[in-house]
Amino acid sequence: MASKIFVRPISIAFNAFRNYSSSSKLVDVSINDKTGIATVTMQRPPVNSLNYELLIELNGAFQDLGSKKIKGAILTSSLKTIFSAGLDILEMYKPKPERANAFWTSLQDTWITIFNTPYPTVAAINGHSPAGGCLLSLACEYRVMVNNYTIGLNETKLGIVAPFWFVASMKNTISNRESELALTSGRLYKTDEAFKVGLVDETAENKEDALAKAEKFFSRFDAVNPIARFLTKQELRGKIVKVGRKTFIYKIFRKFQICMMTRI
Ligand SMILES: CCCCC/C=C/C(=O)SCCNC(=O)CCNC(=O)[C@H](O)C(C)(C)COP(=O)(O)OP(=O)(O)OC[C@H]1O[C@@H](n2cnc3c(N)ncnc32)[C@H](O)[C@@H]1OP(=O)(O)O
Repeated sequence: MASKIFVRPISIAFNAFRNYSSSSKLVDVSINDKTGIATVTMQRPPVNSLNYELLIELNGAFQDLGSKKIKGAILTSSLKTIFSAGLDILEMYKPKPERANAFWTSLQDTWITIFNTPYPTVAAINGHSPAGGCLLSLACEYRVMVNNYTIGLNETKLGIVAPFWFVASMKNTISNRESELALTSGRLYKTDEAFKVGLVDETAENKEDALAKAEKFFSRFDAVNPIARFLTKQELRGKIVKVGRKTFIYKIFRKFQICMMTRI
């Protein structure tokens, strides 16, 4: 069991993970001292919608874990039926330019951090996971999803065009053909449907089952050199990150706003 201290420690230079736990308002991080597995839990009721503050905390949590010798990290939610409802709609409604700029940058940074971690990652999807929620899970290396929820990039249904790296994350996980069908129709998959197309790797009965399956994933790397593993991950994901970095999302958001204004 991980013990809890409710202070967020600054990065620890030596590689100790023993007894590490930190909880801020929106994200809880704990590391099991026996397994070396970290669990990052989003806790922003009612739906874990991704606002600037949650994204900053998430990004910080995954970055901090890079300085510890962990076996892997699980991303999950404290909420009973929601993993994440995606981007906080309020961040998109009449935003002040500085806030909007900071918000979109934090989204892009968080995606890059999670997509590119040196350690293995699993999303234990214990509830609905539309749009930005789905993106967060796609940034992880493996997805285990509890039955009877929904997941997908439903942006087109909302009149939004999913940016390049949303699309690239999907195509990194399922086929180009399935991505095209899913994204153009804004499809939300039920858990079993998502499993059939490979959008999730395993299904689970409940959150505990999902966490247990997530933990098991990490044992695949017991006999694998971690540096070789990370360099291989970079080889596979590096190009997407490079182009993702160049696509400054705030500019796309401005285009989206102009597009919506001209339609009215
Ligand atoms: C360049 C532009 C790129 C943009 C890419 C965009 C990506 C995105 O992520 S856009 C956001 C897309 N999200 C969605 O479409 C999800 C919308 N929400 C839902 O489908 C549902 O709320 C649910 C399945 C997540 C949960 O359903 P349920 O348990 O029935 O809860 P409620 O619908 O009653 O919601 C409770 C409460 O939460 C508010 N809320 C829901 N989603 C969001 C959100 N994304 N942002 C902010 N607030 C959200 C909802 O309005 C309710 O509020 P109250 O009425 O005040 O209780």
